[in-house]
Amino acid sequence: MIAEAKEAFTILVVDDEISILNSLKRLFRKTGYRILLAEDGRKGLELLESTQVDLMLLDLKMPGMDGFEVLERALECRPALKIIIQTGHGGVQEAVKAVQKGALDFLVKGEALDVLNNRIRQVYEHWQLEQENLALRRKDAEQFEFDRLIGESPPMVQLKKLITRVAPTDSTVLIQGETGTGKELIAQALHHHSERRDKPFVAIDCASISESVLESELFGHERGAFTGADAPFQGVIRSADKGTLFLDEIGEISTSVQAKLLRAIQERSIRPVGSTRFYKVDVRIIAATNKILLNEVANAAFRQDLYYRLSTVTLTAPPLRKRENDIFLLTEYFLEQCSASLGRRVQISDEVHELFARYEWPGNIRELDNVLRGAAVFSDGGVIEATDLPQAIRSSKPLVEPATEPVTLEAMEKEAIRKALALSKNNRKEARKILAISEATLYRKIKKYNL
Ligand SMILES: Nc1ncnc2c1ncn2[C@@H]1O[C@H](COP(=O)(O)OP(=O)(O)OP(=O)(O)O)[C@@H](O)[C@H]1O
Repeated sequence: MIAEAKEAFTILVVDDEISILNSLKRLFRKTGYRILLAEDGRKGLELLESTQVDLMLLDLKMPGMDGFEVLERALECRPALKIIIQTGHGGVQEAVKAVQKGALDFLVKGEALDVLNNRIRQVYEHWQLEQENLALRRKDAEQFEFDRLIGESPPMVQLKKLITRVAPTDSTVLIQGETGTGKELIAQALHHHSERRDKPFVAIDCASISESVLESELFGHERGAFTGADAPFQGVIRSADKGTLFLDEIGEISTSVQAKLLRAIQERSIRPVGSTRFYKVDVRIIAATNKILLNEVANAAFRQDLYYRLSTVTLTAPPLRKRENDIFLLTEYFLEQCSASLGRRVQISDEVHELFARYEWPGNIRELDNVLRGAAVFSDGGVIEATDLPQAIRSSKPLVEPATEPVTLEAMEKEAIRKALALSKNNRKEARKILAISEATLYRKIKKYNL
């Protein structure tokens, strides 16, 4: 583990004296650090832009661009970069100035190599600690994203498995699902489980922006590109560079924006409105829709080639009514939030529990959240009663309706189990008591009916 980390620790030496570059290369080869050499400032800065560098050893006196300029430019693009100045005996005052400008330290050339080695080991050990902290923070962030995606029903367990598998692949993902099913949360979970997690996640709702504005929102514009474009704007695609761009309601974009988006994905570059210049971009696209996008393709409202580009992987956010037992987990989660924001404990009555289990939830999780927040405000004594709910929920049909047509025994059994789970708030021990069956039988039946 340490050997691996040490290999990744990269030192860039910028010095015009070839003999110094060679002797440092020899010295570091034995230590196992990755070492990059540049014999002038320009090359040093190029390497800094194109590759990961953790420490720069920098000479101050160099022909062409001197060390001070390299220092300034390096810190401009990488403010946290550690830079150690290497100076001759006569250059100590200059080196002190460089430290005041942001270098970490300076060492006098020709001093015992041990001094240099020790100083570098200190920087390396500090870097190693930072890496460990970063790894821990990433793990926390990943867990946090999954914790936010509440649900333990079979479709959610399956979805979370897929997210973990798809996230690191960098492929484009299309998330389909009804409104309010958590498509944006899924996109965030994908981002946080990917290598891009430390880079931006930028979301844009394509449906809420008019066609003409959407083009410049996405691709940016030059100053004066159209009336009102008083300043240049880089657009959301460029602001998501190296990260993830979430295009919500992708089914709503016009055919002309579709064509531009397809070109951007294929060529990995974009041209802002009113500009002749192309900008390279490295963005992972996750798109979402609550339409059946293939129908839009069939109706020629959505380009087929773009559809295939976007749907390399398709994930489906299950509707809440298919995640029955999750309703209770989500209800508890939202009730906790309501209690915290109102400063008093809010609960729901058994009757409300039953109504929630019956209701179809066309607005899905967003609707559940809104209903609870609304009702919590009016709940007397901290318990939300049926009368606090909107009419549509109050009048939802009972789980077991009086049979007007012949029903199978299996259908009745399934309904009875659903009702018992609803009444017991998904507590299987309670549910089996209501049904008067063994726990093992209940488990088997839950599996059989996919409840
Ligand atoms: N599994 C979940 N756990 C907790 N909260 C959730 C979950 N899914 C969705 N939510 C919450 O429900 C609301 C709606 O989610 P989100 O905006 O992600 O849905 P959406 O599918 O993108 O909706 P739309 O299609 O309308 O844009 C948000 O407040 C979100 O935090």
